[in-house]
Amino acid sequence: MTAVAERGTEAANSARTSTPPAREARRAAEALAELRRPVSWRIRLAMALAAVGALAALVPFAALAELAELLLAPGPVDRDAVVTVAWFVVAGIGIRGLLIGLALAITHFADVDLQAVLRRRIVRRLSGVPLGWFSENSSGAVRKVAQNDIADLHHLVAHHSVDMTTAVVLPLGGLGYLCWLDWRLALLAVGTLPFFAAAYAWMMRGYHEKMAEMNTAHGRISSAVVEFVSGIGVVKAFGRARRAHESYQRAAEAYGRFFADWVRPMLRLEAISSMLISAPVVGLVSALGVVWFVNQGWITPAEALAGVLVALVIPTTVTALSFGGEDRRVAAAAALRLRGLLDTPVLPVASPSRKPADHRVTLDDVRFSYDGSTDVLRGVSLELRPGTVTALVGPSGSGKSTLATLLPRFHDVTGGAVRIGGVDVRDIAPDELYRWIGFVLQDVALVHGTVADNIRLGRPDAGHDEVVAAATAAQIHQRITELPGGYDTVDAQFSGGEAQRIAIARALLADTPVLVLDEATAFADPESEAAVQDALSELAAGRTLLVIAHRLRTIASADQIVVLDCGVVAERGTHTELLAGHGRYAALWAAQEEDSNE
Ligand SMILES: Nc1ncnc2c1ncn2[C@@H]1O[C@H](COP(=O)(O)OP(=O)(O)OP(=O)(O)O)[C@@H](O)[C@H]1O
Repeated sequence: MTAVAERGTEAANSARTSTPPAREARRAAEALAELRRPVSWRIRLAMALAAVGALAALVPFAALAELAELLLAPGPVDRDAVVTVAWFVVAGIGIRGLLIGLALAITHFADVDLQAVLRRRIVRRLSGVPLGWFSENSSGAVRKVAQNDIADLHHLVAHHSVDMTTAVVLPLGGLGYLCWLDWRLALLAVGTLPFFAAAYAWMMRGYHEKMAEMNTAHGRISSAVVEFVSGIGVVKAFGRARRAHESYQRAAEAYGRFFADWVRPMLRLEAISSMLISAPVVGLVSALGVVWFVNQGWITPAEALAGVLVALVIPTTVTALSFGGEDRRVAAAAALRLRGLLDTPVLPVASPSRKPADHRVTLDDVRFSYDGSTDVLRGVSLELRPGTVTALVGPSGSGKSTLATLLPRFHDVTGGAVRIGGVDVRDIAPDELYRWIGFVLQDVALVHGTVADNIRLGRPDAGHDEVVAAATAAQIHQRITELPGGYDTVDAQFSGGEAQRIAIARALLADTPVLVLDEATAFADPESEAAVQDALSELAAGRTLLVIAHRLRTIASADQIVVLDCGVVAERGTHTELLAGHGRYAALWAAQEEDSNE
């Protein structure tokens, strides 16, 4: 594979998820500069040291030329001078090693500090974003930014500046030295570069268009793989595995053909261009040139040696410079994503925070839209009295979950207000708000740790007896005692219904006066549904409870049942009142009863 295409493949690999389009390149570079700012002075210091180190690396070349001068001089060899020159060689190598090592140590420490700063900034930012943001952004995507993208910056901060400084200063210093000896030597050292540059430019013709094609082809392969893997169960069950595999094969073959068509004509050119800056060719051209220069009487043989030695440095720096550009692009793309994460809008925090008078919840003409144009809730007004259970029912997509998440401020209303004890939830600081309101949502998240740790999330200072009492009330104690390590079992595997009872135990321990339960029985089998129901009745005592349930039987005894339809309250009342009304609730009830009798 040619170096250009290989770099292209690397770029394409990152491009599928990361490389910004050309118009975003400037924004990416700005993001990179901004993120690096906390350590920029240290990077500059390291670059200065690397520059001096690169110049020190030239001392041995000059010293070797001097040595040749001494050895080729007629008459006896001046031993003292030879020893002095040898010391210069050693000193040059030593100082270079020391300074470059020091520069790299500075950039590595800077990188460690920068990573810590960025991770702290991410944590600080994410702790202020609305909880709803986490439902819309997968933890995998956040982890990718927090880990991979910060790691992508590592190479740039820890290596790139030092490597690039050396790659620029070393040849420039060398050429300056050659100019000082004889300008023709400097010209000779870069003699093959114009041919290399021309061949490279020829190879790069249409590079961006080809890269776009390559990204598309990569994208096709990726979606064929994702399609195949994510739907493997269905695909196999319906005997379509061969067909699904064929679509991957077609995408892979098309990519292979495109790549071969692009790369094949470049291979010869690539071979020639890399030969032009390879050490043997550069050395040979320089050697032939300097012999001619010596014969012309323009330079001495010792100067000829210096010319060849410096010319040999050029190829390594050209390669380093061209790969350095790609490193910078990858880091800039990572910086752009990090910038995006750090710019995530945070929830406005009330200052000073107000305290609710009691745990009565009122929704006053609440409107909400996710996208700013379509209203999911269109003027919902409700009152949830302390010590009562309000059940929210309605067809799928009617806005039940959305409404429930407005109480704990997963999102802020776009119109109207949600109040607890007469205070708008937006006027209550998050810490205070979560002392008043708890929630058990559809997807119960269990964190890495013991069962007790998971329950204790509700109140970290709770004693073991309190954890057991909460688990018992949540109807999950028995199941926990059956685990090999009981409450100390790490990463226990629970069914959906069991996990919900763990979450209920957590909510019981947190002991918040207002509780929101979304689909609390969604995963439950009939047996665990009954257990979850018992746990719920435990929760209801003295609290303001808002429950969303699909199975109407589980909420038939609620104090108030609210039927939501297309974001508005269609009906409200007790089970008996609503049945008597023969409206939507009565129809839903009849349908569910019919289903359960079948
Ligand atoms: N994060 C989101 N971003 C954009 N739209 C959303 C989001 N979550 C829900 N919606 C949309 O809002 C509307 C109401 O959804 P919601 O989940 O609140 O309904 P639901 O009554 O709880 O439905 P279900 O009973 O199926 O859970 C739907 O049209 C849904 O597509």
